[in-house]
Amino acid sequence: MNNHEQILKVEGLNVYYGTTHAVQNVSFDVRRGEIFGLLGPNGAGKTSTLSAIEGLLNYHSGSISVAGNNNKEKPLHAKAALGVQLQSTSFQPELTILEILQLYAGIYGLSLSKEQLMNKLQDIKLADAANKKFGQLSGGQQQRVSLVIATIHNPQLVLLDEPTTGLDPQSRRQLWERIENIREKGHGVLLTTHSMEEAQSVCDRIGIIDHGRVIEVNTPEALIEKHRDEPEVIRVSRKGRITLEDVFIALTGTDIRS
Ligand SMILES: Nc1ncnc2c1ncn2[C@@H]1O[C@H](COP(=O)(O)OP(=O)(O)OP(=O)(O)O)[C@@H](O)[C@H]1O
Repeated sequence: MNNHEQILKVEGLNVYYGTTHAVQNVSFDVRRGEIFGLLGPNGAGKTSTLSAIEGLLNYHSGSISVAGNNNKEKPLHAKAALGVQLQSTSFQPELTILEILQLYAGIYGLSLSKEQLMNKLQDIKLADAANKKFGQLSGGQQQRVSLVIATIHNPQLVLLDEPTTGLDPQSRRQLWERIENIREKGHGVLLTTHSMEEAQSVCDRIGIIDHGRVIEVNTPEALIEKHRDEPEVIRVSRKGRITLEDVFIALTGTDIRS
């Protein structure tokens, strides 16, 4: 397998909402077998970028290709290669988790037997809860179900928008392992997060986006190494230790975004 094969290529992407230029000439790629983190303050343009990749948003210019399929020219091929982790609120709380899995398997045109679906629930340690209603699950359990659904059709690229927000440390670690398992299978993962700890722990490369523009793309280690001696990084650092968060704050500023 060629590890540098691009599973996602975003080139010169521009998104406008009326006169707001939300995504400005954004370019980056995600490679097979890689977890790529898109980091940025509130309003930086992360969700808009993800929506454009998903084909939910009609971008103004630029190009996006998923597994070699331009998502405007071959939208169905691009979508088939893509798995998206939906927010828990997207699921019917009255359906059992087995019913939800059956529903999504059907939507993707997969003929999975009940036994195969139960195996998937077994993988996320929820086989015993197969007949529980989705709305009765804890936040961490719901996140696990939505991750299984995002990968049920074996997509080449998985998009995760803030996958671990609100989870306790145990659930977060478990989810990190599941995300790493997706990478080990040779898929690409694009995630957004506000947790620098998460970016540093699970992402192979990260892209920092601010005011709609990508300002740096690199490995977390290389970003820290590159900026660690800069006065602003040292100024914002705490307890004499330089972290990815210090570099992020120094690059994107200390102002709170509206
Ligand atoms: N539907 C919309 N209509 C108008 N403006 C929008 C819309 N969606 C986003 N924006 C604006 O586009 C910019 C980028 O927003 P976006 O949601 O992509 O940022 P984000 O990086 O995902 O932020 P957050 O971390 O807060 O989720 C912001 O200025 C936002 O106010």
